[in-house]
Amino acid sequence: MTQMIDCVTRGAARLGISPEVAGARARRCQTDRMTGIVVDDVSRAFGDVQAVRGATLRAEAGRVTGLVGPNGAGKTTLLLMLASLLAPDSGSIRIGGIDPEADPLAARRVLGWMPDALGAWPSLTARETIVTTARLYGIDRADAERRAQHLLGLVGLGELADSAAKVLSRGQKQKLGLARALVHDPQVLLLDEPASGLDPEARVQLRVLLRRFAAEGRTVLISSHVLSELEEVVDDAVFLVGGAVVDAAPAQSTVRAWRVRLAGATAERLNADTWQVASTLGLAPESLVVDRGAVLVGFPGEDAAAQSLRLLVEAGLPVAEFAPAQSDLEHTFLALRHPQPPAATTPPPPPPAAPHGTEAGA
Ligand SMILES: Nc1ncnc2c1ncn2[C@@H]1O[C@H](COP(=O)(O)OP(=O)(O)OP(=O)(O)O)[C@@H](O)[C@H]1O
Repeated sequence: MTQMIDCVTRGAARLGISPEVAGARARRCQTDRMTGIVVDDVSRAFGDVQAVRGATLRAEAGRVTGLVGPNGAGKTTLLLMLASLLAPDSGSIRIGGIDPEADPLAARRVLGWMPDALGAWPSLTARETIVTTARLYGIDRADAERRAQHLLGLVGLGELADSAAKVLSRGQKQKLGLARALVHDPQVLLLDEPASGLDPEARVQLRVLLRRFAAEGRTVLISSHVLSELEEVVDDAVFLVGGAVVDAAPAQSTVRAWRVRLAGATAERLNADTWQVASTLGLAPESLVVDRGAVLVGFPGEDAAAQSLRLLVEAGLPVAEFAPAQSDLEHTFLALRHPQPPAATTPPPPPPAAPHGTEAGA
């Protein structure tokens, strides 16, 4: 109850939110504390390096939450603390209501941990790895063997069940790491870069698996650098920069780059295309960037982009591609790292009448 009041006090009462909303939020906080992941003001340093600083976040049951941040942002350090493998210097963590520092054994019963590299028992086979892990969780041998058979099939390692872990490829080791994390049917899954090393088919299978876990009411927290893929699986994202959780809302409202490609674009024609796009939109050609056959133009929002598309089409330009240059997560991530917009942002004036191709020699 004290925790619940704390949660509301910080999030709602302090902001003067109505009692009904505060009550609903309190119930959600309470549910999170019992089933999800709750991190409050957690810090951890290694000597002079402050790896995580005052991180506060929630990962709700029934949802997949992405942990996004550049190299060295503190993602692994945070995940290690959640997994009960590293003690925080300060702050509080609850995994399904359990404090992993105070009661690591209870926490490990509810959480499954998949590190970014499988680090155990190279001479055991994939099957022996899972059976041994299951036995360590107190599962009897018959169940452990059934579980190994099921999980190795689930992650696509059925045919390699009797191969030694050391001969597995990086992607196959990732799959074994996932099977190992699932061995005790955990309610909370912590995955550190699970998609690295996986081929496209395995990545799709991983996505399907994670969505299924969330649909079953489990909590999934996943860190990844493959932002476009993360985007397809996560419900929520937490951005970590320099060890601190940052609010992505301001970044989301900044200018975003869009790809504009005219039909039949070639390397030789790109200068002319850039000139036409720029002059139609009233922008300086040198303010635009060329990327893989397309011109990148910065727009402050979808409305401005839609208006510009209309101007380009009305000017007779054969627009073959017009789309955001990055996924939402990539855009937010890049904006957080590089707060300045990458391209022009001026609202477009009325277009000059410039049919496509007439400026090719200009
Ligand atoms: N055991 C350690 N001893 C000293 N410094 C460490 C240790 N572990 C991590 N660090 C430092 O803490 C910071 C955060 O590292 P961490 O591995 O948590 O980042 P990350 O976001 O997971 O990075 P990446 O995406 O590259 O895996 C880095 O500056 C790193 O050098």
